Amino acid sequence: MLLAIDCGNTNTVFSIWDGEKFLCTLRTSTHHSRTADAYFTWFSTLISHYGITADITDVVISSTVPRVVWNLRVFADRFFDCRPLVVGKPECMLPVMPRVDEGTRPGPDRLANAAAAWDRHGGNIVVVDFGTATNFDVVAEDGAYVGGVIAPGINLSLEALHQGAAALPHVDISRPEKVIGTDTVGCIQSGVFWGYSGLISGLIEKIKTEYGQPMKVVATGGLAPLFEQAETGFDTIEDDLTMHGLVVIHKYNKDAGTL
Ligand SMILES: Nc1ncnc2c1ncn2[C@@H]1O[C@H](COP(=O)(O)OP(=O)(O)OP(=O)(O)O)[C@@H](O)[C@H]1O
Ligand SMILES: CC(C)(CO)[C@@H](O)C(=O)NCCC(=O)O
Ligand SMILES: [K+]
Repeated sequence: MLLAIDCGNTNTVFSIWDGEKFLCTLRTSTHHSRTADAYFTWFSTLISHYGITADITDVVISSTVPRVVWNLRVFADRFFDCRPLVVGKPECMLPVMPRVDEGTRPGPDRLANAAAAWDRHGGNIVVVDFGTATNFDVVAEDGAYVGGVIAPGINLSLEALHQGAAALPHVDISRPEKVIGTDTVGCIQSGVFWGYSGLISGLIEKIKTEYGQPMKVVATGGLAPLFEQAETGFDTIEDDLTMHGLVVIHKYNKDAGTL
């Protein structure tokens, strides 16, 4: 079985792929100092809680935080006796090579999103991924990742407002009915929710115009469902997109015989 690990700047997600479906999805916060033993204690406790018996033979990792990879490698080696495939490393092949400026290293989560979007929908796609950053990943007709947009994430924006302005409290994201807030919390919620709603639909429209061909829009990430599809222009919301991309990339390398 394959263990897919998607390590973001805020959270790290583990999913077990049995060849047909994900058996479980486990989430922890990202810390580069977490040891291989700590990962295993957490992982084995949770899978036994869910009654899963998983014979892990392969591990694939996407990490937007380079420092965590070392402990995850030790984790894979020590407990599953395997060398993980790390997306973005030269030895990890991609179904289609990205086309970006020389020297650019696209985030591995964006490469996974592109591989997943191409596998599920073919090319001419924009992925909107709501994580620490809100990123837009453009996938060309042939499946190549060709760039996109990186905007500050929603929770990051809320936190920055609270950190930077003495009178502004920490507020959780929610969808206010009205745009004109009548208390401080309502004003902040409106700024972030309706501000993002405009940012998303505006950027999708601009990307489509610049791209010049019809495109499908796939949204992913924890906060995607907060936005009405009609308001933003999402065609679908797929919460397992990045994980699916990791499975696709792993299969591609396995089939090529390099693993
Ligand atoms: N209504 C909500 N309000 C606040 N947070 C939410 C809400 N719904 C989901 N979340 C949070 O969204 C997060 C899931 O988002 P996702 O995994 O896509 O990105 P992330 O973990 O925040 O970022 P990254 O992948 O960059 O580490 C979870 O931490 C979850 O608690
Ligand atoms: C944009 C983030 C932070 C989103 O997780 C990640 O994909 C990343 O660190 N990217 C590197 C730069 C780039 O993608 O061009
Ligand atoms: K993510």
